[in-house]
Amino acid sequence: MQHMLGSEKDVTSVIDAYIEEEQGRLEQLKRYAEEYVSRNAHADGVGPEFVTNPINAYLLIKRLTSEWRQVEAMMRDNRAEKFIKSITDRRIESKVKFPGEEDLSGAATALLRLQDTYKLDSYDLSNGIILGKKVGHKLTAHDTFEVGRAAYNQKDYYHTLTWMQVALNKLENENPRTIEEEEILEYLAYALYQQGNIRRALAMTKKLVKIAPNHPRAKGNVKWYEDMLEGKEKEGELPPIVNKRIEDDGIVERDAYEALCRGEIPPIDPKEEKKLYCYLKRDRPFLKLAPIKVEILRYDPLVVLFKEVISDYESEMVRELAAPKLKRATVQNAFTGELETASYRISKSAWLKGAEHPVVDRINKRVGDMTNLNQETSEELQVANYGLGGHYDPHFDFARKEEVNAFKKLATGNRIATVLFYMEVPEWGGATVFNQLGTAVFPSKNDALFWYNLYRSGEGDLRTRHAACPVLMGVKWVSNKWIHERGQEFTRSCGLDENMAERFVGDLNPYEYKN
Ligand SMILES: O=C(O)CCC(=O)C(=O)O
Ligand SMILES: [Fe+2]
Repeated sequence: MQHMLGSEKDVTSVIDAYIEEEQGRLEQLKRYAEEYVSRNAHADGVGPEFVTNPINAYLLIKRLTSEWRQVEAMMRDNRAEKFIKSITDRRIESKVKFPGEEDLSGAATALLRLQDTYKLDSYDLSNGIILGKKVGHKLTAHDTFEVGRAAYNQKDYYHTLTWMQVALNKLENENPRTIEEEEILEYLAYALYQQGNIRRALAMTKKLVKIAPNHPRAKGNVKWYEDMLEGKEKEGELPPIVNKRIEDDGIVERDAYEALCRGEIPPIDPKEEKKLYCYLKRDRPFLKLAPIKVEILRYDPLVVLFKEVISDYESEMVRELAAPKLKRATVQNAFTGELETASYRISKSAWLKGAEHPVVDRINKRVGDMTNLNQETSEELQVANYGLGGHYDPHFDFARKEEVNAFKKLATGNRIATVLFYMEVPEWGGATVFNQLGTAVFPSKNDALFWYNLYRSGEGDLRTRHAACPVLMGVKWVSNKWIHERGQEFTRSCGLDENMAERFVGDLNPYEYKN
């Protein structure tokens, strides 16, 4: 987005240069016109005899032939192509990809996701207001309409209806208008129909016919809605608009997830709360000099926050190293093992090897000191960047039994634990939430979250299902370190019971170690 901002400045300067050049051309044309006028005035004064003089006759003919050709050429000499080409060339040169239709609808979808998650009011949003603060520009009726259209294209009629209503409302006070009312009405009618309000859909379409009698579909639509109402109540007051959100998006815990994202955290069981404490971890030689601050957020399953474990310099370096490599994040298809993009994970990510830079190597080693887990089988550092509406819907980090192909190539077993570094924190949103635990961790810069994904038995712990909430404002950078089972036989030995829920918090607890 920041690159794009630069491109927009380029565009502005090219438009300015174009206008300046065009103005010069038009000035010249104006001078020609004035000359014509003054000569004509003179001719008018003289009368028809004006051309009985051979010089005047010659000049008149010349003006209407060769001079006119010049004027004609000048009128045609519009430099638009030259300037457009210069923008295109600059884009190619700077390698900044210009957004396309897909990006536009993606950005609109992001707005809708944020609206749902953070319960943002459409009118506020369209006026540039987020959580009561004016943060952006007002949208025009056309801007608003485009958000509704993006919803429509995804068959999301709840948001289509909401945003088309806002668009219509905006249009009322707009002068000059940025869109025709008839365009909005057709979408509005269809969304009403989809939300079960055929009578209002019909009324809206009739209004459309009145405004635009030649609309290519309106009359047909009236008949279509009328046919549907055949034998049904048609008279009396129109039924109220009931605009319900369709929850069927494959995320069962949607409501609980979104509540956690907003920071609505259910109270914690006092018995559990007693087990939560902070301590200084000094159980390794190096840590005696530089202990790590540990905060136990959940005891069972264990979720821990390591405070201030990286420096500003380190996180900046990691971001710098990752930035040129960032690619749209993928997810692993559970059955084929193939990597693919999906709307439930919107971020950019890159992998960094320890050998790439001493900072990466240092962080990798520190993960060992933090967790006391063997790092030989850990995955490389995965750096992720979340922008506008960036998020990762509820998921498990470990591979489930049915995911036969996951991590097979690595031959290091499953992801036993996750370390998640917060390298840049958003202004609002972007919490890491554990739906089943009712835990929401709002990113704090340079801290790292840790949790075990597996029971001691090696069985995946379903309670670790977690998500990255959409970023509402600002940018979020994290780095993941996924630690694998292989190599942990001596540090975190297996449990005897396959279904054993017990955990060995002592892995991280200094009191369990004889220093
Ligand atoms: O960014 C976050 O808060 C969580 C990221 C995550 O769960 C993942 O990348 O697997
Ligand atoms: Fe995750």
